[in-house]
Amino acid sequence: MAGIAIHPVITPSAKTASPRSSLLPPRVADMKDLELLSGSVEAPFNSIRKLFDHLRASPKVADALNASYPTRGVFKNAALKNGISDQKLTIDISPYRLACISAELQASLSPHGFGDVIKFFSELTANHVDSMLSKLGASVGIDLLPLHRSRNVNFRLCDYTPTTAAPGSKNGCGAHRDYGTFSIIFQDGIEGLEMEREPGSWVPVSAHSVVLLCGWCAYILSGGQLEAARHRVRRRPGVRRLSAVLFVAPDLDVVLKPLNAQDGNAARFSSQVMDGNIDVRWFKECMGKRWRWREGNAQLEDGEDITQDEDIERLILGKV
Ligand SMILES: O=C(O)CCC(=O)C(=O)O
Ligand SMILES: [Fe+2]
Repeated sequence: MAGIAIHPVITPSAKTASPRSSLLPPRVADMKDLELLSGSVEAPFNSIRKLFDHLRASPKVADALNASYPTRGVFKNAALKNGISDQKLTIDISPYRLACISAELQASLSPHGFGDVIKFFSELTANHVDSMLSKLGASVGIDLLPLHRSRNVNFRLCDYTPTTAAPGSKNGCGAHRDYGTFSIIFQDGIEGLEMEREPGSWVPVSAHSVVLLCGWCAYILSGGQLEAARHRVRRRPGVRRLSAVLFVAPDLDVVLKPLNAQDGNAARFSSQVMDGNIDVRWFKECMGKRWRWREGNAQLEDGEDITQDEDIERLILGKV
């Protein structure tokens, strides 16, 4: 593995941060000194490719897998029919979802890559999450560990296969910020991941790096010191790209409020946040609706409205 790119996680100083009119300060400093993973962690991309190929070739198995977790499904392939949504397939697993999949189905999937995938994410979670949380927290003077006791993690595999409903589309994954504390993105060496350095300016990320980026929960808990990085994935027609992402979020009952409210950084947040009205459970649900819509995995119900990026910013930051 070629090294870990720690992508914009820290604002230089919350006091020099720009005012609310531009959501996040454009200047960021990479945390080069933060050793988060040993160089030996590699995602099992051969197994990941095998698993996607197996599920596409065996619709009955894919149906059985999705029936294990009917609320949202596990293997999401809306992009095979929907050319407007993100043009990718995903497999979304969490410890809870895994427990819903019968031992029999797990055993039958195991030789098709599933076994290696679960081993990889389980070991990554068990061996690295706590130390990353403690280093990330220490870098901005907060203790994140007590807020992450229940292992609210998700494992996601992405297949940016060229054979979707819109093979020429460059939209692999639309611009977004992750909702949780941090995400670690493993890539298979094919480029496509981009970070927004300042509004509208996208910078490609090295295809050989493992990327750590923070999400909204880290932004709020750190009083704005840990930046929620906006990112997206662009496709190259005809080129397949695979990625594996571990999402780490606080426990569902954690109230999303700056941990060090007295240091003045809190001034940028809305009264909703400062009054303690937003917890992780609610925020995850609210963000989840938007992803499923972008990813083509959910239709809107009558009268339902999808909150835009700006609305999330307003909710967290107050009036813009
Ligand atoms: O595939 C990638 O490199 C990133 C995917 C991503 O950002 C996500 O699923 O939230
Ligand atoms: Fe993301």
